[in-house]
Amino acid sequence: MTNWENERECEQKRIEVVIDKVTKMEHQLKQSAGEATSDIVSIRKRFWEDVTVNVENEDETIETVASINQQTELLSERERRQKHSMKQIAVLNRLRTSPYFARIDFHEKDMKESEQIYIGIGTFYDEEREEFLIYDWRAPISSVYYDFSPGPATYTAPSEKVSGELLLKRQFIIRNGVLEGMFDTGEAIRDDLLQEVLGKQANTQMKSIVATIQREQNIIIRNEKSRLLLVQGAAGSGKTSAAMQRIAYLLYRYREKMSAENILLFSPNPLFNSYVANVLPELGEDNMQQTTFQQYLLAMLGGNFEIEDVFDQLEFVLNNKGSLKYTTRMNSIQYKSSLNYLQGMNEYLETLKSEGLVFKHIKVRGKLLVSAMEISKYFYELGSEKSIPNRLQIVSGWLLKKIKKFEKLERKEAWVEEEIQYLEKEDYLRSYRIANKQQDERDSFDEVEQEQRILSEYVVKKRFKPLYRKIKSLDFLDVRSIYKKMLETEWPVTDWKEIRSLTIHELSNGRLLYEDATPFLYMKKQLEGFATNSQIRFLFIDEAQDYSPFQFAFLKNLFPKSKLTILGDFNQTIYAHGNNEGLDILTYLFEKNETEKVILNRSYRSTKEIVEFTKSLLLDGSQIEPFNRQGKKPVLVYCENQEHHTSEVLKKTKEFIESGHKTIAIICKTQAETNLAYEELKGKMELKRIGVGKTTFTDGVMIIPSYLAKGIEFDAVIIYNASEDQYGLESERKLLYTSCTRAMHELCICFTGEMSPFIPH
Ligand SMILES: Nc1ncnc2c1ncn2[C@@H]1O[C@H](COP(=O)(O)OP(=O)(O)OP(=O)(O)O)[C@@H](O)[C@H]1O
Repeated sequence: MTNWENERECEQKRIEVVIDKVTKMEHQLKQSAGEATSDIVSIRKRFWEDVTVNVENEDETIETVASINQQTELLSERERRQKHSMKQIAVLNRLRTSPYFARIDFHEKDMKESEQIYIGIGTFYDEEREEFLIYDWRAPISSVYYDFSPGPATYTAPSEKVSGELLLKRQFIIRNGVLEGMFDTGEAIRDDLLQEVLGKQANTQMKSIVATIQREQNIIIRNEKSRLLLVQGAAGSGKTSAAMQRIAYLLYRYREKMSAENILLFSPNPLFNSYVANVLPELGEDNMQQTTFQQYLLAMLGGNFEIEDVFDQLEFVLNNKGSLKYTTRMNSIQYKSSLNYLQGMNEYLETLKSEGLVFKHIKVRGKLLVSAMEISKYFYELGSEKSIPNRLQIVSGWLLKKIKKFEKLERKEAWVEEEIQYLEKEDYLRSYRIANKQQDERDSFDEVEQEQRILSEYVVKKRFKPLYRKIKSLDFLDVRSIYKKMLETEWPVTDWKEIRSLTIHELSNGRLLYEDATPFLYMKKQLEGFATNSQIRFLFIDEAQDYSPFQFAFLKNLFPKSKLTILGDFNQTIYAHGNNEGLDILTYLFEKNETEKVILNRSYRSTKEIVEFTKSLLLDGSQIEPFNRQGKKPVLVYCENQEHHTSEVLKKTKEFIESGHKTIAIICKTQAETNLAYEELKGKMELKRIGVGKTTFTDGVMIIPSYLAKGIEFDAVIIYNASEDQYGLESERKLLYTSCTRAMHELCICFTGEMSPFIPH
């Protein structure tokens, strides 16, 4: 037996020992989790039996409350323990089939012996031998595996920097307890393992990459210092992957102080939300909070406005090029996304301190209670040394008091009498009960009069209730009119008159264009006071090139205490409001010494041939470096006419299915094109159409608009009609690039007429 075979055998034996111990531990935990479950069930059942309820006097009541608290505490402690055990069981379950993926032998300086560290997705401690049989990949010492080749190495333990020598770096492929591959490596991460991982089929769910994290990705994952961590990375360079592992790392690193609720990810679309939903649970962690910017806008403004969807805005831009409307709209989008607009708004907001705020009349049943003029007068008399939000709060208090008086007077009005006649039975009964109760508390009582009084109070209160709510939420401020008024001033942008009338027209019909939604919300929050979010400690923004500078400034205001991780690729800027100048524009958000920027140039998703092709679509893609995984060259298919195009798309799809690809995407430019193409193809093959409302992926052949394929990948991609007509404008270059870079193993580009000028011949 050679030395290597010997080593391999020893490693296989160790795997078996570890698996055996893991299995035992899992068994024990399951047993105690089972006991805990029955404990919880019985505590719930007995809850009220074990509580002594007595509210006869103050002392007894205090005792009752204490006894309820004690039971609740007991129950939640058991539930916490139970949840923790279930998580541990899930991790052990995974360790049982593949306990670890790497081993490092590290000789710490001034220590007699070196240590063998086996690294897996979770920690496993052997109580008997009092040693760690598996180290979590996020443990400080595990970073040596990602950061160093054999030779001198260091890592940062919580309190100190540890140096020493890395003597061995070994990687394993273990499946179902069997050692299928083992490599000792001199390089950062040996390519064999990465080759094997990347050569696999695409999945409808993103997977974790902990076994093959690259050094530059590890910098992103373990960064703790920066307030702003900026990641500019090529398509497929692992930005989203690094973000997900970073979240898992932070949850581990700050496990005593923070949970998944303190992390928020802004993602590009709801499909993407489900695409990444498994990564953290696979690593034994809960998912972070997740939203899209659109969902956020809807939650904030959706009650009062119909907000244009960002995808509808894009559809408009892509389907109307060349028209007059298009030019106006583009100017509108670009200006309202800029920091110049933000600055202009800030200047306007400043003037509102002394005049110009618009208020609404306060009315009930068409009767004017307080006029807008009166409110305005009261507001401005409070003096400009107080901030606008503070003054609005004072006005709110003043109005509430005033309304209370009106409410009392209103009880005598005729409409109240009338409304009482139409009251529901329950309302009558309710007032009767109240009347009875009040009678007990008084000496004399005129039943009819009393009941009438209570009913009229009830009717008026009900009528006034929404008004109180509105006043408390400062709804007497007419932000819509203020925004319109602001637009009536002159702004230094081409087509301002047209932009203004378009925006005002939309606003008057209760609609907000997407480019106005953030500025509008910004104005509203500046006036009413920014309720900042302190729950979120780490904010992640993926596909950051899709956010405008204005939106970033807004988010910074919203999460002033959070650390930001912003990941993007300016070569994939597909929205008209997007950030074409790269992410550097964001550095104005924080001080220089609080910011770190990482550039990822290596692209892992696609084969070398596909990356070589896609980088040539760009004006300057020279920085992008493919990972060395060989595959077929992308294919260009010229089609004489639409009919021919359809038959080629069908033919190619069939070929892809026959070569064993599981996820195949036919990517169209727009939803409109997707719909047309779907109608053409649907009877001829099994095909799923993906649209904006869709929230999950499935295997098989999909037809999808380019912008919904963002952030996601497929085994094989067919670009639907990459003609000059479709992808001829400079702004469409990046759209084509984004679509082509979704392919992992094969790419086919069909077109009719002239081919897009961005595709090299
Ligand atoms: N270190 C790694 N080990 C294994 N696979 C990796 C690694 N880094 C990236 N990948 C794989 O490369 C593919 C692309 O990764 P990811 O989606 O994170 O890239 P991205 O930069 O967000 O891409 P895009 O901007 O194009 O959406 C995924 O399949 C991911 O699993």
